[in-house]
Amino acid sequence: MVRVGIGYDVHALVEGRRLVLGGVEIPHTHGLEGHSDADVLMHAICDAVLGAVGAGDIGQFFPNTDPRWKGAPSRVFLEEAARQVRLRGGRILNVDATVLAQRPKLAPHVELMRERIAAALGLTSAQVGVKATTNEGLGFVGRQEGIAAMAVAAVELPESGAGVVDPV
Ligand SMILES: Nc1ccn([C@@H]2O[C@H](COP(=O)(O)O)[C@@H](O)[C@H]2O)c(=O)n1
Ligand SMILES: C[C@@]1(CO)OP(=O)(O)OP(=O)(O)OC[C@H]1O
Repeated sequence: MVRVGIGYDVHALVEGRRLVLGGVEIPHTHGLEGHSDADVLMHAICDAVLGAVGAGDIGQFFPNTDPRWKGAPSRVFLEEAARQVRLRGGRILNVDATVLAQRPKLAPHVELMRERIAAALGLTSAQVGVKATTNEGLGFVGRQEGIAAMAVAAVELPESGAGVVDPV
């Protein structure tokens, strides 16, 4: 059977932090605040993948109180989400995401983001969609107070696969 999941995340834009999106460091005046590298795009995709197999969300696997994840590259979270799919005998069919950012221009970085996300999930770039949109100046995204990302994932699972508990 095919299962789908949805993910959404937001991080605040602040001075003195790196801007990392889809595993790509992007030159900008501000970066994203967070416990890890705050890669809001990878976090949204992580939740979409976990959601597709009924495995909860990123914070249940990687609490933001755990020093092991302080400054961690979010690739690690995606790798674990993909592992949770495999544990259930499943495979990810595709993921698709949209980043809501007023600035900077993300289009020049999208292909590399797709490659990095694909590598973390064990997919090809063709299975990974990344788009960007401004918020037309509206709201917290428009005021450049933060960047948001939303994602969906489709997973093929055996009929008995959903809900298997991680034995590790
Ligand atoms: N941070 C962003 C936002 C948008 N883009 C690209 O610009 C196109 C037009 O954006 P609208 O918000 O006016 O729809 C969009 O389709 C993206 O290709 C971008 O590169 N970086
Ligand atoms: C990734 C984790 C863990 O380092 O922290 P953040 O980088 O703050 O990200 P968020 O999306 O707020 O929540 C998930 C966290 O548990």
